[in-house]
Amino acid sequence: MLIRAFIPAHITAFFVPKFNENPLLAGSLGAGINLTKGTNVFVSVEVESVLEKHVHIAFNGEPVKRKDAIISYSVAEEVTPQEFKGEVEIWQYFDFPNGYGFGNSAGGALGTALALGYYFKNKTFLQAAQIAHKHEVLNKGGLGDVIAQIHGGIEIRIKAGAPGIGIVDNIFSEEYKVLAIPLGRLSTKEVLDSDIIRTIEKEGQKALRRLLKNPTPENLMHLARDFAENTGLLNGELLEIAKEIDKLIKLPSSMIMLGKSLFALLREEELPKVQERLRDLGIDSYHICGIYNERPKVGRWIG
Ligand SMILES: Nc1ncnc2c1ncn2[C@@H]1O[C@H](COP(=O)(O)OP(=O)(O)O)[C@@H](O)[C@H]1O
Ligand SMILES: CC(C)(COP(=O)(O)O)[C@@H](O)C(=O)O
Repeated sequence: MLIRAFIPAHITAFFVPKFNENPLLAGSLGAGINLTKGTNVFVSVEVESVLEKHVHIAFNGEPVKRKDAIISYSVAEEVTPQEFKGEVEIWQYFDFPNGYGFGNSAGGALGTALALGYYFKNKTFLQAAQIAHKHEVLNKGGLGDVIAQIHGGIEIRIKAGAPGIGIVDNIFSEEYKVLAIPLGRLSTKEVLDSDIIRTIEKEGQKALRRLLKNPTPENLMHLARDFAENTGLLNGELLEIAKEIDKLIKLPSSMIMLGKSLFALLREEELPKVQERLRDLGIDSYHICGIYNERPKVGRWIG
C-alpha cells in the first residue's frame, strides 16, 4: 500500500523565535503564507521481510543518508512502532529547493509523520504533527513551520508552541497570486544561533503588534518588508531585485524567512509585466502559486 501526504510550502514573512527547553513549548510567533506547491511524501511499507526495522529516505528520487535528513529519519523512527520489522521507504518530492526558506524540512517531517501515522493507525493527526514539530525544533530546521502548515492560508502565529499547544489565526484575503523567487540558501540554524536574533525578536514583535491591529494581506506585505530591511537580512542584490519588482506591482515584495528568496502578492493582471522584467533580469526560475487554504492531505495513493 502506498500512502501519500501533501504538505504546503510555508513562507515566513516575519517571526519572533520562542526558544524553550521543552520542544513542544518552543516555536515562533509571526506570520506567513502557505502555498499550493510544496512537498509530496510517499510512504511504502513492507512487513516482515527482514529481522529488523529499516528506514530509507529519498529526496527527489535520490537516497539520502541519515545525517543529511536527520529530522525526517528521527520522525520516521519515532512514528514507526518499536516492534515493527520490515522496510519503510519514504520518498519526498519538493517543488522548491532545500534551504531556501520554503519550510522543506518541516514539510518532509510532517509528511513523513502523517503518512506513517495513517499507515500504522497508531497516532492522531495532532500527535503525529507534534512529533514532526519536535524533531524540526530540536534540529533547528525551523520553529513555526509545522504548526503553520497544518493550519493553511495566510496565517498569524499568536501563541508559540507545537500543534495542539500554539495558536494560529488566519487573515481573510481576496484572490492573490504568490510570486516566489528562490535565489539562494540561508541556513536556518546559523541565523537562529547568531546575534541577529535579538533584532529579529524586536522587529518581529513590532510587526506582529501592527498586523493584529490591521490584519490585512496588504499590511502584511508592508510589515514583512520593514522587518526584512530593519533586521538587515534583506540587503545587497536581493534588495535590488525586490526594488525592481516593486516598480511593477502595488504591494511591496519581501524576503522569505529564512532563505535568500523573495516573494510578492500580486493580482493576475500584474503578472505579465513582472514576468517580462524577471526575464530581462535573467531570472528564469521562479514560481507562481496560489494560497493553500486547507489542511495537509494524507491518504492512500492509487496511481
Ligand atoms: N525533508 C527534509 N527532511 C530532513 N531534513 C531536511 C529536509 N529538507 C531539508 N532538510 C535539512 O534542513 C536543511 C535546510 O533547512 P532549512 O534552512 O530550514 O530549509 P528550508 O528553508 O527549506 O526549511 C537542509 O540542509 C537539510 O539538511
Ligand atoms: C523562519 C523560521 C524560523 C525558519 O523557516 P525555514 O527556514 O523555512 O525553515 C520558521 O520556522 C518560523 O518559525 O517562522
